[in-house]
Amino acid sequence: MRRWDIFKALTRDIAGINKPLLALGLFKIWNLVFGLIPLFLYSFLVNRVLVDKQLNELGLIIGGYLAVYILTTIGITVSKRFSNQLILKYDLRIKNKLLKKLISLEHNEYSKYSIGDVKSRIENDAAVAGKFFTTHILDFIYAVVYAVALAVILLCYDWRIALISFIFVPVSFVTVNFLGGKTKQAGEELWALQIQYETFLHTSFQNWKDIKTNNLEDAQFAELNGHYKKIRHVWFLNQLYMHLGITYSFFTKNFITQLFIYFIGGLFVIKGYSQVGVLLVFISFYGQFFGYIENISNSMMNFKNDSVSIGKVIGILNIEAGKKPYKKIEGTDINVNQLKFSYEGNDSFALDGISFSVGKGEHLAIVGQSGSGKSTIAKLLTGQMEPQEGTVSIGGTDISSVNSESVSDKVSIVVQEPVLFNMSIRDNLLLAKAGATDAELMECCRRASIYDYIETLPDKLDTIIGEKGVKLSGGQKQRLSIARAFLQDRDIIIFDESTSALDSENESDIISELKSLSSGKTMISIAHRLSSILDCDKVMVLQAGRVAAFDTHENLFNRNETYDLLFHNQYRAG
Ligand SMILES: Nc1ncnc2c1ncn2[C@@H]1O[C@H](COP(=O)(O)OP(=O)(O)OP(=O)(O)O)[C@@H](O)[C@H]1O
Repeated sequence: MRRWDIFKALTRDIAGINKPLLALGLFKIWNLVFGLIPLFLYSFLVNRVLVDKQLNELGLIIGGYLAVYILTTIGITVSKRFSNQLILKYDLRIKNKLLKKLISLEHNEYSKYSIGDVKSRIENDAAVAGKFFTTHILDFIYAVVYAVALAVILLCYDWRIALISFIFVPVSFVTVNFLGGKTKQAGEELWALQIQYETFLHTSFQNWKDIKTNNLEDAQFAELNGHYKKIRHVWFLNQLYMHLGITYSFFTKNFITQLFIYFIGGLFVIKGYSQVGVLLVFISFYGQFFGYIENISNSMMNFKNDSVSIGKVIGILNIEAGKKPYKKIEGTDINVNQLKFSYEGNDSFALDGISFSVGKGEHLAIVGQSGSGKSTIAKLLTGQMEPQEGTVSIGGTDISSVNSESVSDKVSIVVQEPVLFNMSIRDNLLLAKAGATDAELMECCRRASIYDYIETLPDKLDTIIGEKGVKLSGGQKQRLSIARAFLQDRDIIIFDESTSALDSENESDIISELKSLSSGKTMISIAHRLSSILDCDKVMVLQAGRVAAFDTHENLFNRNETYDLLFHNQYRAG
């Protein structure tokens, strides 16, 4: 992406940049003006004092230097403060915007990103984008304006030496542009590797207990070293190209051009085309001029590198999120028609032409061997994924035509591994219903059979449950998640093996509460134990992504071979 395209894209999404940018720009002009004056003072010193021997003007020159020093210091200090403020402000704004955008994405869009990708974009890439306005706009324009101003001054001083010395400018740019391309290429590779590394780290830290229990530390270290090795190699290349470019422009400025000007300038003075005073001042101006050419080429180099990260940020900001409308879904009956779904990268269908209906207030149990597609149905019914073929309708509305909020306002899902945050029990429950009173929370906890446990805790509802609810047992986590479903009080509730970690007694207590809650509600249970499906209105038996049977428990029991096999193998054991 070009600088201007990035500027347009970022200012379109992050408003309010123009004013502080303008203020900072004014201070840059201040710095530019007071940065040029010493060069003229120097010229004055050489020509008037040293060449013309006007010693009485020395005091004026020293006074001028002092005034410029004070004014420049003020300018630099204020603009530094402004630029830090600007960077901090926009870094935060971009992070905020990115986060909001990512959260607002529909399930199918969000699932394209790995955890490392999301983390890298929010933390590293957003910080690079936050600096874009100061580094790649203001500093860059400042360097260009300064270089042009100095070029004009140089031409006025001695156009012949100036024109000859300018030949190094395009040479410098061509080389830096070539190396910049290489830097960008390595930068892109580095970005992809860092994402893999971040995802690996995240997964390892989340599962460190299992890693230790299963003695997987050595394998994890080997994998970690593998990541380091690859990153080290590409990072080295990236830095090499970048520093080659920087070193090249430094060498061009401080060695080749200086020598060249001394040589050509010396010749001009000897031949009488120029004077020593003019040459001295010219060299001083040229030093500054080429310094800014060096800044421009370094900035171009860094821009190529940073544009990789900034492009990733803009990539997210540009996604048209929430294109589907919100619709309040009326009715609680579910109709699934010829549903086909296969996961990305899988050849076979996880669901292969499934059709079924659940009427208002009915309770359907879905059973089937591991991998038969039970959880996939739950994900499709809650709109987390979209089928390749077929439809899911709730109350006559095809859920693929509405946004995810419309579906989540209608359906709640209780899963085997509920999402719990490192916050108090109260805050975890309030996520389901903001503003619920303590009395409401405790009532739902009682119905989910977790009230007695909470009462034993010294901090009760204020107890912090640790990351992912690590301080709770599997069953307690599930009960908290069921309490959330009670709080949400949606018309359709899906239980995805959500009572698997409960003992039979607790499970039957909760199931009877569910029954009372579910009067008039439609329920689907992906069942783990027979006890949890005995009272269901219908049972759907899945086999390899297809419906093998659909009937009542009584009609299936001892009559359907697949059901009986499942029952004997799994449910009795449960
Ligand atoms: N994220 C995924 N990516 C690729 N394949 C997947 C993914 N999730 C599930 N599958 C595959 O889809 C098929 C159905 O999986 P699903 O989780 O729906 O089965 P299930 O009946 O719920 O199994 P279980 O009882 O073990 O939870 C399986 O073959 C599984 O390997």
